[in-house]
Parts: sequence; C-alpha cells; structure tokens
Amino acid sequence: MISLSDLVKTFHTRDGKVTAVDHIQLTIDEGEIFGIIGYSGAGKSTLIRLLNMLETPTSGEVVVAGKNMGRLTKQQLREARQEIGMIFQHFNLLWSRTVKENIAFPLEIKGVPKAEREKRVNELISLVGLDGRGGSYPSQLSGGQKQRVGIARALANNPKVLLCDEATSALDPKTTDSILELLVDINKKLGLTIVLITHEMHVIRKICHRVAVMEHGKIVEQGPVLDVFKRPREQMTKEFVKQVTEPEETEETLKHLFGADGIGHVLQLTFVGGDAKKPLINDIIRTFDVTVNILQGKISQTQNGPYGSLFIGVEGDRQEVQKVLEYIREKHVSVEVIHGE
Ligand SMILES: Nc1ncnc2c1ncn2[C@@H]1O[C@H](COP(=O)(O)OP(=O)(O)OP(=O)(O)O)[C@@H](O)[C@H]1O
Repeated sequence: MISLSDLVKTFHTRDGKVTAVDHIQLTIDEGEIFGIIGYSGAGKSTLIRLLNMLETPTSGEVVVAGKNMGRLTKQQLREARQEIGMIFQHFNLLWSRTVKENIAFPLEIKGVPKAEREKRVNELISLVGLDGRGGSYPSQLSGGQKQRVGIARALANNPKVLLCDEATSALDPKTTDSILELLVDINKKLGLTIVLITHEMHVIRKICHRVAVMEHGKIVEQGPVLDVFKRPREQMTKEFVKQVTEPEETEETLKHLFGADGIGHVLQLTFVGGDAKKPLINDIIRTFDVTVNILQGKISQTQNGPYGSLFIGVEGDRQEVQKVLEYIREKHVSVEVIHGE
C-alpha cells in the first residue's frame, strides 16, 4: 500500500542543515497497522507528513496506493489525498462547527450532495460511537470524543490509508485504550491500512502488527511486533521494549533483592506467543533440586499473541542451576542470568 524509497527530507535553518528523514526505505502492506516509534526529534512527524505530501521530499519517492505522490499534478494530488485520512494529537477540529458539520466538511469540499452527505455523516457517527452527540460543539466534548470526531472526519471520503500523528498522546490512559480499540475495530471492519507515529511502546504493543524504530532520521530496526519484543537488537529498541514488558519499579526491586540473603541466581525469562502458556515453572520445581522464588512478572497482549517477562530467584547448587538454564533453553524460552554466576 505504501512504499518509500531512499526518502530524504532536509530543512535549512539558521543554525544549518537538519536532515529530519535520512534515506528511508520502507514498505507497508495493505490492511496492516504499522507503528513508527522514536524519541522527540527522531523525525517521525516529518516522515508521516511526507506520506501525504504535507512535506515535500528533498529526494526519494513516496508511492501510496499505486500513486507516485511526487509526480502528481496539483489536481491529482488533491484526489490522491482523499485516499489518505489523517488524525492529529490536538484533533484540529473546527471549533465553530458542530460534530456533524466537522465530519461533513471533507464531503462538502468534495462536492457530495446534501442528502448523501447526511447519510454518510450519520453512518460515521455510529461507526465511531458518537450517537446522540452530532449537534454538540467540540468544546462540549471530552478529549476522547474529540478524537472520535477526528477519526470520523478522516474516514469521510473512504480513504485507503489512515495516518495517525501521536493521536493518543493528549489523552489519559483509559481514553487512549478506547481510541486504540476503535482503531483496531476500524482496521478490521474496513480493511484500512493504518500508519501511526508515537513515542509510547504501549500503543505499539496494543495495536500494531509491525513496528519501525526511528533515530536521527533513520529506521534503525523494524519487524513484526513480537519479534522485536523478543529480540530487540538496538539499545534504543531495548529501552522502548522495557516500557511495556517490565513493571516500572523492576530495577529498584531487584537491586534491593540482590542485597538480600538467600537470593542465589536471578533469571529473566522471556516468553513469546504460545510459550507464555507453558507451565514451565511448575516443571522446573518438579524436575530439579532447586527452590524457585517468583520475584516479578508481567504478561502483555499484542496483536500477534502474548508476550511475557518473568523474574525468578533460583537457589540450589551451581550444577543444578546450570541444568535449569539448559532446560529452559530447550523449551525455546529466552533466559538471561541477571544476577549470580
Ligand atoms: N519545518 C521545519 N523546519 C526546520 N526544522 C525542522 C522542521 N520540522 C522539523 N524540523 C527538524 O527535524 C527534526 C525532526 O523533527 P520531527 O518533528 O520530525 O521529529 P519527531 O520525531 O516527530 O519529534 P516530535 O515528536 O518532538 O515532533 C528535528 O531536528 C526538527 O527540529
């Protein structure tokens, strides 16, 4: 659905040249929810704005739904943009228009007749769960409801692609989850391709099929979400993965435990997909002459299956602990000794 080749965007500022997007190659498939994660300044906003030509590339190509966006006439570009909806962190609604009028806006621009417009607007209001709020003004809505209006407006022209620019960053965690669920629902119902940028791994974990990690204008790592969670290569990816796989206080808790008596080895086990359901700890206790102490653990759900991280303390003689490690590895569960020999 989307293919980027050798895409570059440089800005010339008073302080010199800034390369916001640096030779990016990327393919995003039809019907996929693709997440791009990175810290502030990595170039995410610039990259997503290049997809609908809100930014003009310095060099390279952007092809969306079979159209080479850089080679279109102004009229063709206007038409191509109708196939690419976009939602924003601060919603960008028209404050003097009601919910219905906001959603109808892109249809008016396209010249859709009034009766057809109304029908479509009512369908969209139901789709995003805003029944009964069509006559309200944006100032009368909660943040989550405002984003629902943004989503309905972005979908008005039946786009093939939806771009989400930090769409949940201004929302509280519960509202964030409800908007993410709506995006998954729309992706499934309409087969819409969704590209989102975020600095929160929680968003990626919850809804994306694939993820790309961006740093200094480049994509430093990409792949299916579970694969990247299981084997993050880059240090920055590891930091992002930790955001969702380890409870915040893990490091502190473990530090205290390392100082305590009787803590032999501390192992970190990483389970992915079906592995997360195996009764591994039970098997270890039954099979080996060791004491197992569960220190901390977390299982999270991703679009491709569960992902879990578990910290256990294992006491026993060294050879027996070695056998435990071999046993865990045989079961294809990743294990790392984070304390002990
Ligand atoms: N219009 C512009 N003019 C000059 N420099 C720009 C412009 N837009 C972005 N930049 C620069 O490009 C780099 C990437 O910015 P960008 O906003 O794309 O990053 P980001 O990852 O989206 O960060 P954030 O989440 O903070 O917006 C930054 O160094 C930024 O200062």
